[in-house]
Amino acid sequence: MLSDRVRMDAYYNAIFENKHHFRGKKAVLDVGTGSGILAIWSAQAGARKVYAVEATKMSEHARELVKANNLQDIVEVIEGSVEDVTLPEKVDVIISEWMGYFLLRESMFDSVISARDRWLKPTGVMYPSHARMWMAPIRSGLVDQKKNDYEGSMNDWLCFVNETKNDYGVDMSVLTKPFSEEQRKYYLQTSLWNNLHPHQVVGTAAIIKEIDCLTATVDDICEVRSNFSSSILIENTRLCGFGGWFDVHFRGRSDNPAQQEIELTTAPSLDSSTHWGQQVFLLHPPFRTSEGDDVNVSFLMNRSKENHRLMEVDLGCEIRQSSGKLLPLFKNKFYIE
Ligand SMILES: C[S@@+](CC[C@H](N)C(=O)[O-])C[C@H]1O[C@@H](n2cnc3c(N)ncnc32)[C@H](O)[C@@H]1O
Repeated sequence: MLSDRVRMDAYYNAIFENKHHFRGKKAVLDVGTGSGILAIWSAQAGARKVYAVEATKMSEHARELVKANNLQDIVEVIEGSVEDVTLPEKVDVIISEWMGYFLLRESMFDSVISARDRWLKPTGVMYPSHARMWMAPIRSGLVDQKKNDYEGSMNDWLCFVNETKNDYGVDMSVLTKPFSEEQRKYYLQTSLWNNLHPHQVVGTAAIIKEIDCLTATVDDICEVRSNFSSSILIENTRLCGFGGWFDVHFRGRSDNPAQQEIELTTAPSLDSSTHWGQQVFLLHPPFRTSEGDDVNVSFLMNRSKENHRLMEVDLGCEIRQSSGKLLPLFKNKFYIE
């Protein structure tokens, strides 16, 4: 993550181009300080005091790094979960790099909300201040690869069932259905991390969620529900699925805005890709589409009941061709693991 230049530049610029949020007598809380980099920058930007909270032993490296940069009088590294720590004062700024894949997978935003509700002054500022999730139709050779992988796995299974029957006298075929369901889930229904080329995006992108980090509650982020429409922009192409990504913004707050608004985007890009990449949901089989077709999508993402850091998605999609003809509705369940 420290070598993700897009991420690093965004936080660096957000802090140093908005020193008025840090300078003077300001206190800052860095939630999940890791190496301590955001706490160090906050101190260098002029904060009076920075509380750098880290749940893991990484705190020891952060403490060393703070000392090596001669900021130990300003940055106090505290080892512990932010939910459990007690600070001696409320803070003017909460800074955190909390974003997970597709924003919310394995994200630590719940912890940031808890810290905000306990420790941010009523006039305080969140870094970042806003987040958005995006989706767009894509084309991708992965759709063929995953189908081949699934079929290969089923062929291997059927050979195994034959051999076990002929060589060992046991009929395993009763397990074909559950095996197939498990393989379908793994190869065809699990969303994928991918670094999409911008040319793979074949239709207009839509915002499916907007989060104000100053006011969002855990309930607000538990569910992402969106019905959106996208226009296909490319003549005679395949709609192979959807790509999802996010951006965050550093805008300060309305009564204390940023002097320089900064955006960190994880959208498909030729030269500014990030370690977050994009989350890809593949359609089996893909659809033929053309410029002027409209894709209507219903998207519902919830936390998995087994593990709240993972997500489950219900995705429905229908295509209205430019001629007015409606192609059959596609519905699928996806797992973001
Ligand atoms: C994505 S890393 C960011 C590290 C650093 N802020 C940076 O930008 O390079 C998130 C860090 O938050 C820590 N963390 C996660 N949940 C936490 C919690 N509830 N309280 C404190 N730290 C937490 C993790 O151990 C990890 O080091």
